[in-house]
Amino acid sequence: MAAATASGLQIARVRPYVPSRGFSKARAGAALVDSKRITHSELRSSEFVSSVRPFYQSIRTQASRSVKAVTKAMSGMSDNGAASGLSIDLRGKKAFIAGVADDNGYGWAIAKCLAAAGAEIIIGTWVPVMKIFETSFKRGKFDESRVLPNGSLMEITKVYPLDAAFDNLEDVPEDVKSNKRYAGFSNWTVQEVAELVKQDFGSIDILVHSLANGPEVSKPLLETSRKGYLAALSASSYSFVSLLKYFLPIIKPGGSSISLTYIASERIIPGYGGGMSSAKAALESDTRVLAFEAGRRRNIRVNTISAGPLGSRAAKAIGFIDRMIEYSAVNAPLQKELFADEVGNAAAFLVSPLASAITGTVTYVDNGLHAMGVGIDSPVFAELAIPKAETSKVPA
Ligand SMILES: NC(=O)c1ccc[n+]([C@@H]2O[C@H](COP(=O)([O-])OP(=O)(O)OC[C@H]3O[C@@H](n4cnc5c(N)ncnc54)[C@H](O)[C@@H]3O)[C@@H](O)[C@H]2O)c1
Repeated sequence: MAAATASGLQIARVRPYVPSRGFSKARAGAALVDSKRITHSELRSSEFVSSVRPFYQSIRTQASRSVKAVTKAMSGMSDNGAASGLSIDLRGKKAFIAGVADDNGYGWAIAKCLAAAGAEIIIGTWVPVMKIFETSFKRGKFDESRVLPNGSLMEITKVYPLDAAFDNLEDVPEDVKSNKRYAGFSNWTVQEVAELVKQDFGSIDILVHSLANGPEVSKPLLETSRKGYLAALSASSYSFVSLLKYFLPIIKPGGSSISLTYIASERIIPGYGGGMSSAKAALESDTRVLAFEAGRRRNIRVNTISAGPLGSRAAKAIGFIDRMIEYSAVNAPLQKELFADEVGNAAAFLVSPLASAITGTVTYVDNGLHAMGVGIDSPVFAELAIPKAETSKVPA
């Protein structure tokens, strides 16, 4: 795969840096719903879309500037290019990131931010989507979103096929072994991938778990089957335990791991079903226990990021992600789009030596939505003077 992923890697095209997600009109409109008391069907009308365009353009420009400022700060460069301040330095470190299959999700954004900080990127991609990821990569489909703040393209040293729901070959049932989407791939269970990474790289410094799967996610918990619930736990929570277990011997002492969780673990989010809320609760609890065990055994840190809603491929499969993004835009303390890069930057900090005393934590990167006790778009608050977004205050 080194050869396959190398396609386009050497292209020295310098393109302007683009944040990992664009700002959608619907989301810009959503930010106005509260202030103008507009219904969601009006929100989708073309007149409304044209009326919010200037607001949309201004918030997009400012949010994009803000992300550039954060990324620039991360790379330790001031506007005039001089080295300045405290920077995240991951040069010489190797990161294995499990759960990247396109350029839309958090895994990709984390890979980019770690690469921007100087880390070498190694990826684990779910077997059924490995071919499409390889082909898209080779055809340059991701080239634009591979551009790093310094203008170079993110390089991926190697991509391994991985199914984190299986520890070793004995675990794999016949129907998966004979599934045509797995044909042509081998050594993709967690233990086998860890062994291959050891053979190829000797050791790593950073382990990222950015994957989840719940086959019955669209079902309420009361309608979820035992099989569906356990599948969600297996793919979304135990997969992290397993990855850490098999990679632990090759993570250098002082290294770090990170996973992605969601607020549905601790608050009710109707629609995030099929046992996925339970899976995220398990992941957060395991973060604490594993922080103790991995810390004592090998001085490895374990943290998780509770990320706000993002329109990734996995989230779109759940079906209500646009509504969650709108809800966040209207109700979060920070009325701006959440960029995947902001989660990537937080991940880069948490796995860096700057966070050397941070372990066992859940870090919220969600524009502050987790801190709200009520949804301020409720009619109950119609008469209250709630401060509206002042986009001019977004730092330039
Ligand atoms: N998108 C959101 O709104 C949101 C919010 C909070 C947390 N998260 C979490 O972020 C993480 C990344 O998800 P995302 O939303 O960026 O979507 P994504 O689609 O980019 O990532 C999910 C990845 O998991 C992979 N995957 C699924 N089953 C797998 C398996 N058995 N083995 C290996 N890989 C497997 C998929 O191929 C995909 O690449 C997940 O843990 C998700 O729960 C997402």
